Amino acid sequence: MNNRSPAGRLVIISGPSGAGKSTVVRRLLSECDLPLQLSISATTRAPRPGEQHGEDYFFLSDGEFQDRIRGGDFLEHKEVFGCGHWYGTLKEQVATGLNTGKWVILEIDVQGALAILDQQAFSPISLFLHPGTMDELERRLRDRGTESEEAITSRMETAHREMQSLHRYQYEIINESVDRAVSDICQILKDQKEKQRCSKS
Ligand SMILES: Nc1nc2c(ncn2[C@@H]2O[C@H](COP(=O)(O)OP(=O)(O)O)[C@@H](O)[C@H]2O)c(=O)[nH]1
Ligand SMILES: Nc1ncnc2c1ncn2[C@@H]1O[C@H](COP(=O)(O)OP(=O)(O)O)[C@@H](O)[C@H]1O
Repeated sequence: MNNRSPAGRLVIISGPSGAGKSTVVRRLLSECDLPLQLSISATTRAPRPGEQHGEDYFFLSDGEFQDRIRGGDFLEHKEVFGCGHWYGTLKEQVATGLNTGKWVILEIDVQGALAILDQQAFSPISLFLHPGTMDELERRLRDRGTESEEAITSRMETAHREMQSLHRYQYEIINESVDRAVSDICQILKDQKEKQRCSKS
């Protein structure tokens, strides 16, 4: 896989669970006037109601996921929240996007993002999204209604650790208003595009 295609860029949008990553990324894809493409991750967790294979995730069995690890198919993969669920970024998703000039968005957890930043490849644009305060994070996780009490406690513990890695990212986005977060991210990406164009000419 090329580390960087002539036009495509890798964009990492990360942050604690409940920060609003999915909400903001969904809006960004439909509203930001750039050739964005979401990288669909693989996971062993069960689909939630309404989630589609190949659209939200590639839902794999444990065996299929382990086969793909052995096949070297992941750019990064992690067991998230110690609950036995695996998540991973597929190399082919990233390669296909970058090779066709897309700005490939990885919406991934902090562990996965740091694993990619540590590889020092792809010159990614990295953004850390959070809601401003830990109280607000907990409120959002609770209001979303997808987590058990135990899972909320575990995600909040993880979130406290994840906040310590904020300095590893290029941009901090405080997701107080979704509109504002989407327009700030879109502007950052457009500015980066302009820089890329200037550095080539
Ligand atoms: N490392 C890594 N994390 C991922 C990947 N895909 C999703 N995640 C993260 O895994 C966590 C759990 O995702 P999910 O089960 O969809 O729950 P939710 O995002 O909290 O609603 C989130 O923090 C996701 O951002 C991936 O490919 N790699
Ligand atoms: N700016 C915001 N203000 C209030 N609630 C938000 C905001 N952004 C997202 N949410 C809500 O917070 C919850 C968590 O958002 P979600 O996008 O699922 O987070 P993540 O993908 O980071 O886990 C969802 O119920 C979502 O509707």
